[in-house]
Amino acid sequence: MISDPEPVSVGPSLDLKTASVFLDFDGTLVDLADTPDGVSVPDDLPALLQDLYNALSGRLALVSGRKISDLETFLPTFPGPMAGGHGAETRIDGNYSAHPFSGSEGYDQMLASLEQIVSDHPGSLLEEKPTGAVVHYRQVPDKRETIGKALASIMERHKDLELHQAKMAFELKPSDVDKGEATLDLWKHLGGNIPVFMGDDASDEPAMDLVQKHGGFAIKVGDGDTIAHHRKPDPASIRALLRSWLTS
Ligand SMILES: O=P(O)(O)OC[C@H]1O[C@H](O[C@H]2O[C@H](CO)[C@@H](O)[C@H](O)[C@H]2O)[C@H](O)[C@@H](O)[C@@H]1O
Repeated sequence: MISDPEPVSVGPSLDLKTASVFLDFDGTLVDLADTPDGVSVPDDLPALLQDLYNALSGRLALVSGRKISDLETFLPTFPGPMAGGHGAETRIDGNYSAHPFSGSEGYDQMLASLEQIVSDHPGSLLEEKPTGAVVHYRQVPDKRETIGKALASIMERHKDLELHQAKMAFELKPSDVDKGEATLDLWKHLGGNIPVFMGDDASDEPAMDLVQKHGGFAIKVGDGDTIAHHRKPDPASIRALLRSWLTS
């Protein structure tokens, strides 16, 4: 892991003829908000993504922790493929797939466990996804420790799941999915010689590792340790970088 690489003021540059671009959503394309539903999509983002998709001949994908239906709500016109739930869900060429954990007995048990934990910690928020769930504590940061302990104690009963520390939240997802695998699968589908990934969270690191090992590059958004060789301070600077690629 590399800590705090030098900030990138301009670039890196991109060859639109050969690159494939994979974008995280929260904290990368849009600013974080107090609640998952509170995210605000900049007016010009849909057109920017459409233009980039066209310029890349379609080699543009979203790779998010969000459920696909959320991504489609926030970006209804996004034309490219999507991986949601950190890769547990996909939308490729209009076809949808979900990890077998979705709709399983284990899923119902997980949800029941989490509903109890959230009810025991007023102010916390449960975000349900088809393939997992998130317990948010952004409104009650002082409850992080007790919520974390309660979640750790139920993980014995949920052996197929992984507990992940997200931003002001704990996330449960199937342990056999991650954004590295999700990005690899989408890359095989899209083609292109130079894979590029941008993300802001620890869950983005496997995808950053993947693209850097395959001749591409990764950009970390915001603070924090990262394996990425490049860094941008915020989603606004990421959107500016995407715009600059279209005009260079
Ligand atoms: O992979 P991403 O697209 O970055 O999604 C990661 C998680 O993002 C969302 O949670 C985060 O953003 C919320 C809205 O800004 C914020 O309130 C929360 O504190 C953050 O953790 C989303 O709700 C999760 O489902 C995603 O996994």
